[in-house]
Amino acid sequence: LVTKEEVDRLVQVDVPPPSHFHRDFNSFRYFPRQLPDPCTSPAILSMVESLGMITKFRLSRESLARFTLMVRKGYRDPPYHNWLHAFSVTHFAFLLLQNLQLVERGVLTSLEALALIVSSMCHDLDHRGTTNSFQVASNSVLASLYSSEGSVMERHHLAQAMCILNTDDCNFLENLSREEYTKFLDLMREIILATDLAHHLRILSELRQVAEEGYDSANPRHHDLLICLLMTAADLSDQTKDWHSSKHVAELIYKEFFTQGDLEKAMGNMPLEMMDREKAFIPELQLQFLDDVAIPVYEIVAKLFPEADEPYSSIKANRRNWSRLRDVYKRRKPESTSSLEVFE
Ligand SMILES: Cc1nc2ccc(C(=O)N[C@]34C[C@H]5C[C@H](C[C@H](C5)C3)C4)cc2n2c(-c3ccccc3Cl)nnc12
Ligand SMILES: [Mg+2]
Repeated sequence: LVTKEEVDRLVQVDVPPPSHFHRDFNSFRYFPRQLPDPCTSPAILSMVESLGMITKFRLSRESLARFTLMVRKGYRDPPYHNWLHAFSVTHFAFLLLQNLQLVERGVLTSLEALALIVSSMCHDLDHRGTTNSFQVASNSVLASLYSSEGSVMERHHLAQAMCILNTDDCNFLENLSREEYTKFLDLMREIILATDLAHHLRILSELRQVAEEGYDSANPRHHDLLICLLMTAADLSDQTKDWHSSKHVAELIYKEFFTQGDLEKAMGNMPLEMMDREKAFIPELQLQFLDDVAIPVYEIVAKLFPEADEPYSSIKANRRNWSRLRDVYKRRKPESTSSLEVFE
């Protein structure tokens, strides 16, 4: 659990401004995974402070510090779905709110902004590095709990977040009114469940429609759709950074996928090609993921908010690099050793 010393260390020192951590910290170019691990918890407090949320919602710094430490301890250490992923997702959500001035312009309410930040921190809590379909195939405890509703892992992440919020001295939201707190919980549920990419694909056509007709901040459905879109944009944001950083993160993801594929084979099941280290041709799989899932996300965000053109340009540049890599490696040469050689 979290000791008193750890909390004191976090709340005693004055929280520096975000630019203290790096001069580019507030820029879409900044790669948050480069921040040393001990700085990630103070950086969370700095971002929340910088967004004016401490004052606006009269958040208790001490319980926010304890909550932050409990959340980071709530992550396991698989190659990709660990605390550093949650931190980098939270950082991108911060960039969107800060650089697009979403609350200041009345696009989102401050409560929706708070829910986006807190959900980003919690959205993959206690992830085991395996997918929803693997929970069902392996008959896991989580599948027995949630498979009838779908989004098995996401429901577990939400349950873990609720559990931490209800831990004494961790409920930093105690000064919210009853209706604000109820609305916050509804928002957190919606946002965390929206991180299931299958859900994103279900609302993609509606998202395109909003981008087409223009965002109407008086329309509650537009608010819901936008916070889901921004959460997915934050979740995939590693792919909007410089080529070497994005490629390195893709390597972590495939290490996780291939471990699952090995487990599935050991169980006598056939893994998806993208999880099978014998069959996967990563450049091709990445081009598919970028074209079908990731690039449309940043295209729609940039259409709604021209100030977000940079991540859109950057992910298109990364697509060009994957295409170059595919041509260099053409279909896996028989003599090639492993799928991961593209990362050499
Ligand atoms: C770089 C990169 N590549 C990725 C390649 C593939 C997939 C992926 O889940 N594909 C799909 C493919 C179809 C339709 C749906 C549901 C399932 C069947 C599985 C999605 C994710 C990828 N991903 C994520 C990511 C985002 C959210 C949750 C988990 C992860 Cl790993 N974050 N970054 C990346
Ligand atoms: Mg997830």
